[in-house]
This record gives sequence, C-alpha cells and structure tokens, in this order.
Amino acid sequence: MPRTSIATVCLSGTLSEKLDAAAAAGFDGVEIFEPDLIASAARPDELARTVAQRGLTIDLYQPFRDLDSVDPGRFARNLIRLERKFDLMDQLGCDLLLVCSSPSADAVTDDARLSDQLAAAAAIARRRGKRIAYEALAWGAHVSDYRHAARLVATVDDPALGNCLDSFHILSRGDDPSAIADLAPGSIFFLQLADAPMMSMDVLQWSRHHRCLPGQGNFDLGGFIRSVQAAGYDGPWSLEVFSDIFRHADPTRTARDAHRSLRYLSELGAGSPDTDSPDAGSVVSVRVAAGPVLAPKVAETLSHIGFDLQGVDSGTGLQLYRDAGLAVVVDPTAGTVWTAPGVDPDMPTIAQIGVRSDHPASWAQRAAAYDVPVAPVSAPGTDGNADEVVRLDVTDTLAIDLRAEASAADWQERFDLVPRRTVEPASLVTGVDHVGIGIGTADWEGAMLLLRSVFGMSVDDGLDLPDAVGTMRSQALTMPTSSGATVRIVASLVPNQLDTRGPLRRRGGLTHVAFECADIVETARACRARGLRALSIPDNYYDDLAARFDLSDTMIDGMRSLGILYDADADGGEFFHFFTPTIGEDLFFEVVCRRGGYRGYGEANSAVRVAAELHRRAVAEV
Ligand SMILES: O=C(O)c1ccc(O)c(O)c1
Ligand SMILES: [Mg+2]
Repeated sequence: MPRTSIATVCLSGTLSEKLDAAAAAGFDGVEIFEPDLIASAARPDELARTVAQRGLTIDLYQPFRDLDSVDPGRFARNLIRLERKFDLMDQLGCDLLLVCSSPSADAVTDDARLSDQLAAAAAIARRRGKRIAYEALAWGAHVSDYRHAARLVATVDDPALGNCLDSFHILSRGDDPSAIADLAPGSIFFLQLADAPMMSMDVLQWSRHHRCLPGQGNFDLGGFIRSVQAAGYDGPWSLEVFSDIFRHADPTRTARDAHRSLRYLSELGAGSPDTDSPDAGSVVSVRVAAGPVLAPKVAETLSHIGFDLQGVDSGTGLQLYRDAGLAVVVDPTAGTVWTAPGVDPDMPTIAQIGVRSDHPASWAQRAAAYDVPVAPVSAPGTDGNADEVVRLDVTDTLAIDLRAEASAADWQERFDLVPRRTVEPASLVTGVDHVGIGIGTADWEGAMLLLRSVFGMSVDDGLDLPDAVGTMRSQALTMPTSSGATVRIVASLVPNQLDTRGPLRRRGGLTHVAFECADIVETARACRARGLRALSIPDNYYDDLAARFDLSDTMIDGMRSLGILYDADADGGEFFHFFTPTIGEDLFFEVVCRRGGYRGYGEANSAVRVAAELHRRAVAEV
C-alpha cells in the first residue's frame, strides 16, 4: 500500500473528532481543509501537536483560491495573502499548499501572463521552503484541464511548483487520464482521489455534493490510478470527498470505509481485484425473512414455481424449500422481518444469500484484509467452522454466506426433521440469475464498496429505473465465478424512512429473486399447472412489443397468455421473464431466460411490472 491520506472535509464532526477517526482507520496523514482550521479553537501549533500525537502527518494545506488576477493590485494583495498562509504552514509543520485554478471573473486568461503569476508565487514558496501543488478545477475559468495546468507548471519550471491531480476534476469532464503517464517525473506533487455516480448536472454541484469514495461510484479509477503509477508518482494517495451523505455520517465509519477504498484502489492499480479473489461459485441458497403472517404466502408462491418443502427445523421453525440444486429457506420467526416506523411489521425480505465456495476460509482472510468483520454464524447447521461457511454482513439486514459443498450437505441434513419427503425435484428452474436487494440511503456507499472490494464485483453505469411511482436509482453488480456462471446483484436505493401514505410502501420494488430457466414458455406452463397466477400484463404492452420488435404473432400471443415480458439488446441478446404477484409490500419472485448473451435485467419492463402490481392490488380490494 502507498502512504494514505484523507482530507478533513471528508469527515463529519469537530476537527479533533475528524483526526481521531482518521487515525483509528489507519491513515498516515491528513489534508487540512482551510475552513476546518479557521473554525477550530486549536491554534495551528497546537493542531500540529495533536496531529503528531495521533501518529499522523499534515500532508497538504488547502485550498488557496483565486491566486491569479488580471488586476495587478489584486494580484499583489493575493501574494501577501500567500505569505500569510505560509506563516500558518510554518506553524503547522506543513510544506505543501494546494492552489486551485481560478473560477473567478478576474482570472487571467492569457497563458504567458498566468505562468508569470504562477512563477512569482513559486519564487515566494521556494524562498519560504514551501511547495505549491497546482490543481485544475473542472469549473476553472481559464484552466480546467489537467493537461493545461501541467503545461503551465512545465513552463514555469520551478522546483517549488508541481501538479495536484484530482481524479474527480479529470474524470468528471470525461478527460483521458492516460497523458498523466507522460508528465515529467517528480512533477506530480499531490494526488487527490474521489469517485462519483454518473450524473448529468452542473459539475461544481456534482463535485461539492455527490463525490464518493473510490469503489462507490462509476468512474474508471482503475485506469486512472494505473496512469498515475506509470508516471512514477510515489507520494500519498489522498481522499478528497465532498459529500452531503458523509456530512451526516459517523466519521469513524466513513474513515474506515475510506481506508478500505484505498486498499481496493491499490488492488485495481495492481491489476484486477478478482485476480487474487478466492473462488466463488453461483448463488445456491436464499433465505427469506418472512415473519409469521406471510410465511405461508411465501411458501405457496415458492411451491408454484417448483420449490417443494423438504423439511422444517424443529428448533427454529425454519422451512427448507428445494428445487434441483437450489435451496430457499423461509424464516417465519417474528421480529426478523424488515420494519420501519408506521409500517406494519409483515414485510418479507431477503435476509441472506449463500454462494458456493471451495475455500470459504480464504474469503474470511480477504475480508480481514479489508477490515470487514466476519459475522459469527449461528444459524442451524452452521457450526461456525470457517473452513465450511463464512458470513459477511453487507448491511444490517443482508448477509452473504460463502459455503463449502460439505457444509451445505450438513446444513440441509438438519432440516430433515419432519417426516422426510422424497419428492423428486420439479426442476423448473436451474439456478439464480440475480437477486434484487433494497439498500437504504445510509448504507448505500458502504455496501457498494464492500461488494466491489471484498467480492471483487464490478459495476456498469448506474441505472435509473422509471416506474409508476417515480424513478429509482439502481446499480447492477456482477461477479464472474469459477463455474462460468455470473453472480448478479441489482441494488436499489430505498429511503430509510418510508412515507406510509404512498401507494407503494416499499423499499424499492426490486427486493426479489430471479430464477433462471431453460425454456420460458415450458416453465411458465409448468408453474401455471402448479397453481401460479403470474402477474398479469396488459394487452397494451403486447401491442407495443409488436410495434417495437420483429416478433411473430404466435410468439407474442404465447407470451401474452402466460404473462411473459420481453426485452432485446442491440447485439441480438434476448430476455424473457415473468413475475409472481408481490407478497407483503415488495417481495416477489421472477423467472427469467437469457438468450444470445443478453446482459441486462429487462429494466425496460420494470415500470410495467409495478403498474401491473398496483392494478392487481386495486382489483383485489374491490
Ligand atoms: O470545490 C472546491 O472548491 C474545491 C477545493 C479544493 C479542491 O481540491 C477541490 O477539488 C475542489
Ligand atoms: Mg481537489
């Protein structure tokens, strides 16, 4: 790992709480964000002592704004201000100052004049034993591109002036970071790192409110960091995340995630994080926290799609349903379901997924390296032996188990407590295509980082799923497995507090399991024979399908009669799927069939599903 640093602006609380959090998370240093110092009761020399007592260094003081000016009087005044900041830095024991490009109306717009002004500032810095790292803000009035800033730095050619590279300013503009590799050795004085979700909005607002940690957004930070490494930069990797969410978050937790994100980035820099990830197979089990009221409804729906009851654990009442190689455990225990203030406590939810692994213990090691606790496994059949099963909590309400084959056999034995059924597997479904999980706003960033770092999952650009009740922010994550299958998770952002007056008191509408099958029509018929009434899809949808796609009438009529929806991508991939009615507020099952390398999730149909579900409820209430 390189030296790690974090800007105090990333963390919430008083300056000393920020420093405590940074030190506890294992950072080597901090960037002091000027407003934090100005508002602090500690004098700069005291601050320097408290930083050192915590084992930290001050790697950068920032930002110095609006250095250059077309007004000579104002520029002269700015140089006096610069001297005062160097006085302050003497007391802080910090020699590096960040100067950002000017976004102001009086910014110099002539490169020759600008480099003269930068040279004047660099000369002062040199005399004062200080250095200046010049950063192109994406919204700078004249300098907004790092290559432009680097040209000015090269022109000035003073050892006291170098570049500050900030991944946000570079990647938010869509600039190619590969030219970083060509910067003169030693000319990169500082590196600031941040990720962000893809958004089309004013770049200043994006930067000040929506940055996140590497591994929590959609920027290609792996490519970015490899260019920085190719340039030979060996200074600290520092996080600079302006975020409305982190403002309200526990600084200890943010700092821990932040340190984890740099470890993840160093893995990305070294190649791909999954190169040394332990082996994982496909999703083999799902546990639904159903609660006592709706457990029978969950059981009935499972039976409609091919899952037969195999056993009940007499100690806990857990019910095991199986089809082919898959297990679904229904937990009817009261108090395990998800609740929110004002919402009735019977909203079944997916609480755990089990993934096959040949070496669960190596996942535990990987988690430990990321400082992610491995939860004690106390569920029936899991005796806590890390050789056989390892449990990682993604959020407070969702865990992923890595399970060895042996543990699965042992685990299932425990359920055979009711008269053993010897039902042949219905074999309607062949595996789990994806699971949909709702993640609360407070947990979103942490969960993304965990899934991507520890599990080496990768993301595409985020999805915004429009539906009858608004748009939902979603993110698909995928992990290739040793068996050639892909573990897919679709996470949807859900409010931590529900508005109970809304039409759907839901956590997102994507809290579901999608099973895969070999033949959608045959499977839909078999499910119907077992009693399923698939969510009924309006005729308008099929008329629209006929207009959009070149599908035969027979095919469309077949899909219409069975409630099958359809999507296709530009490369000839096709997707067929149907849904069970929703149980409780927002749990449902889906059966899907992919053809020709289709990589999506039928997201175009999501609005149709939600509207069909609302219609079903309205009719049921009449
Ligand atoms: O938003 C800003 O003003 C700001 C200040 C300093 C930085 O390093 C930066 O990236 C942004
Ligand atoms: Mg910056």
